[in-house]
Amino acid sequence: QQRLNILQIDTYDPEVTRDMSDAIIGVIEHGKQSMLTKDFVESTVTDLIGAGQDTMSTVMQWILLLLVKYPSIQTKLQEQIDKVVGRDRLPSIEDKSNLAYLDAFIYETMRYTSFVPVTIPHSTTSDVTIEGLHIPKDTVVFINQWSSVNHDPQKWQDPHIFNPSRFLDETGALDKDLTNSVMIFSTGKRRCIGEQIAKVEVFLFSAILLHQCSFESNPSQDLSMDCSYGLTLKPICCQVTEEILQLLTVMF
Ligand code: HEM
Repeated sequence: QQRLNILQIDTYDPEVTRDMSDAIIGVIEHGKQSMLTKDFVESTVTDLIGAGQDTMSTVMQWILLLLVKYPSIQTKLQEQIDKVVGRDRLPSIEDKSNLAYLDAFIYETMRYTSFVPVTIPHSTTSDVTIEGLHIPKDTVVFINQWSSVNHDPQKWQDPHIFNPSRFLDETGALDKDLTNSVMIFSTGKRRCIGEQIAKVEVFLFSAILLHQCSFESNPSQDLSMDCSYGLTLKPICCQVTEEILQLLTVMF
């Protein structure tokens, strides 16, 4: 359901991967110092798209499902976006600092769904002791982000309840200590290198979708939170309409 059609739907640009490659080659040729050589440009672009596409589309699927499941949260988000942004322009990244509830909603979506439940396995290269726990060399280690971090009852009050307001303090500002406690991009040396860009994308996609559209469920469709299991957890209940699919295709 469209609210106001500011968004222009342009055609998808198949040149995007070539633009990325050209930008990286430009840095190799003209940048000050680069460890990267031209032989690795293609695989680097493939890595970035491979790692960034499925994760981003999955988080957006959960966001749409949760907006539909909690219509009062959707209305509150739209009211705040309308107040901060107005109806004469689209939301931009400069609005982020004034849209704490939207950020809280995004962090709660990441915590509650923990859609990358365990991180990519890595192996220790030497014996290591962490907080008294000895891990021998050549042990495969991965983090259970879902249960050891994001649903740990010692860390979160009622972790099984979806409640974006848990990230806001009494003045309505974002509690940075708490948002830093959400783990979805892993941790350590091999944590996600796309974290910052992913957070900007999720914010902008969500703000623009909420500014432009209202989302409701088909009453005959069950809104369960069941998901399919893989590297990412994906909701299985939702059939997205042709219009939304077109919108998401353009955005990604
Ligand atoms: C919400 C979206 C995203 C989530 C939840 C996410 C999560 C993750 C996780 C859990 C890892 C594994 C870290 C590990 O090995 O321990 C990872 C790795 C990686 N991510 Fe993301 N990611 C997201 C978006 C992106 C985007 C948009 C990009 C690129 C623009 C990206 C690029 C990468 C790359 C290149 C790696 C491999 C890093 C390495 O092996 O050193 N990710 N991501």
